[in-house]
Amino acid sequence: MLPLLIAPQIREADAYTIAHEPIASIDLMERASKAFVGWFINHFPDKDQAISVYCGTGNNGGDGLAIARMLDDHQYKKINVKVARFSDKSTPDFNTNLERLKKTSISISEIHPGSGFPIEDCPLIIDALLGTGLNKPLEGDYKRLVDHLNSLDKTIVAVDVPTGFFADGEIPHGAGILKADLVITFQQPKINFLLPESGPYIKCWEAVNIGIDEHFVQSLHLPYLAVEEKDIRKMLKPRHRFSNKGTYGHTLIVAGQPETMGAALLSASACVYAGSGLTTACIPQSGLTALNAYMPEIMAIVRHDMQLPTIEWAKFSAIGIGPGLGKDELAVELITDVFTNYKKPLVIDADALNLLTIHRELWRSVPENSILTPHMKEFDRLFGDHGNWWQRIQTGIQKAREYAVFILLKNDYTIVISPAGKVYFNTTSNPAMAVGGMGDVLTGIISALLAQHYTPEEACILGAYLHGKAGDELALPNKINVILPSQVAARVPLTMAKLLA
Ligand SMILES: NC(=O)C1=CN([C@@H]2O[C@H](COP(=O)(O)OP(=O)(O)OC[C@H]3O[C@@H](n4cnc5c(N)ncnc54)[C@H](O)[C@@H]3O)[C@@H](O)[C@H]2O)[C@@H](O)CC1
Ligand SMILES: [K+]
Repeated sequence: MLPLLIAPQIREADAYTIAHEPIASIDLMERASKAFVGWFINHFPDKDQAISVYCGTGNNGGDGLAIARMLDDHQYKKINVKVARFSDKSTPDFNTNLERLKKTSISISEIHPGSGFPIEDCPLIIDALLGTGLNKPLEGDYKRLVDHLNSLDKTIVAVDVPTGFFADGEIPHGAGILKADLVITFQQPKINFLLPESGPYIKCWEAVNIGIDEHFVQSLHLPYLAVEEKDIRKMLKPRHRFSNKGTYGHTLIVAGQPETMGAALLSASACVYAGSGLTTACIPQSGLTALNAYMPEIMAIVRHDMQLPTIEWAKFSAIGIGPGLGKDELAVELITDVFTNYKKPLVIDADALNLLTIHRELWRSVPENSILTPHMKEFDRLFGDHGNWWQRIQTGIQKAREYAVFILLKNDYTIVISPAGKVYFNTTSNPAMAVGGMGDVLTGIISALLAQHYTPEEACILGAYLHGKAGDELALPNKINVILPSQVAARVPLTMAKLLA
């Protein structure tokens, strides 16, 4: 897992690396700038392109100065540097890099407080005004400059973070923030890059390694982690010779109403594709023909009108409940029945989450380590309205602990929060997957993983990753705009096979 540090921890890890590698701070800045330039050259190979580098007077600005010098070394000949002298203070590494830059032929100009802004005729701007040292929303000269640059409609490449963008914590509404086309960020994506509020400010980002001490970072035991492919490869268990369907568990999916049978079909079929040895769907009687026609591998427990079905609880190694279940009286009775009789962790989704919102007393009987899979609106219905995603994550940490459950909060980067307070960011999935029914498939996959004896934590992490990865494999190679949940479900075996190879 890639630990995601918050800004003060980034400073701590930089300082540790400087002291223990050891490496002089100016040389770490040189290494970071070199990593930036490596990526930049790949994206913008045209050396005749005119580029303006805007620098503050802190270390982000120092990076900007070093980057300008390195681009000059790489024969980019139309570079100019504009230093925003909005403060009397400057860092030693900024000063050293300014002296180094003065030895080149690059033109350097200064912008002073209250002065107008120079004419900008370069189509490409490198933003090295402020980085992770940001400690308050922009105001005054910085805000005016950022507003001005945003109004120019240029291509903007930000160093580490766009100026004015908080790397973590709440992003204030209406703050002046530079809108970057690309952010080349050091060592790790900043947590706020993974939250929807970054959308207007960051079109895309790339993290470049600058050799921060990994052992030190791991030793911090940080709560925020990004899931990487290597973690999934380690977690996935191959099937063994002499195993049989019983080895891989029996999953029950409690789902569907006559009008929402699709949710039950998608969820139960995803469960089969994700490797559950046996799958049974508890569905309304009117859906039986559809179920048999859609996928004969799924067995059924039929719900007759307003009667609770008889369920042999001990038969099932995992239960997923909620997709298309409705909120009527029978649904309430069913969920109560499941919560009361089944003591193992459940996967609780969709209408089951809505029922938990309406009937708060149900919370008392949610089995420990169950997995709740809300999207943003379901989350807010369960736990109250939130003005932003950072707050939502903090509430998630608190509620996961309070109720001893895993909360899988759906997002572009789906967030899994454990009762122990770990926050895992999933790194797969794409906008082509924004289609109704996609969540039902995820529920089926996670339930199947529970049935196959993955721990609830593993089932969440693996389930989110596999679901997103299958979607990526379907959509990304041909830039397909829309893919269907049923396609994602059917793709899961191939996605798993590749990860096991
Ligand atoms: N510390 C290190 O060893 C490294 C730092 N690096 C660079 O250094 C950056 C962080 O540098 P700094 O900590 O010097 O900080 P910045 O360069 O981000 O900001 C400079 C100073 O601006 C002031 N400031 C903060 N918010 C402001 C606001 N709203 N309006 C006006 N002034 C404000 C603060 O005093 C801050 O220290 C990173 O983003 C990265 O680009 C890299 O060179 C890698 C190594
Ligand atoms: K910046």
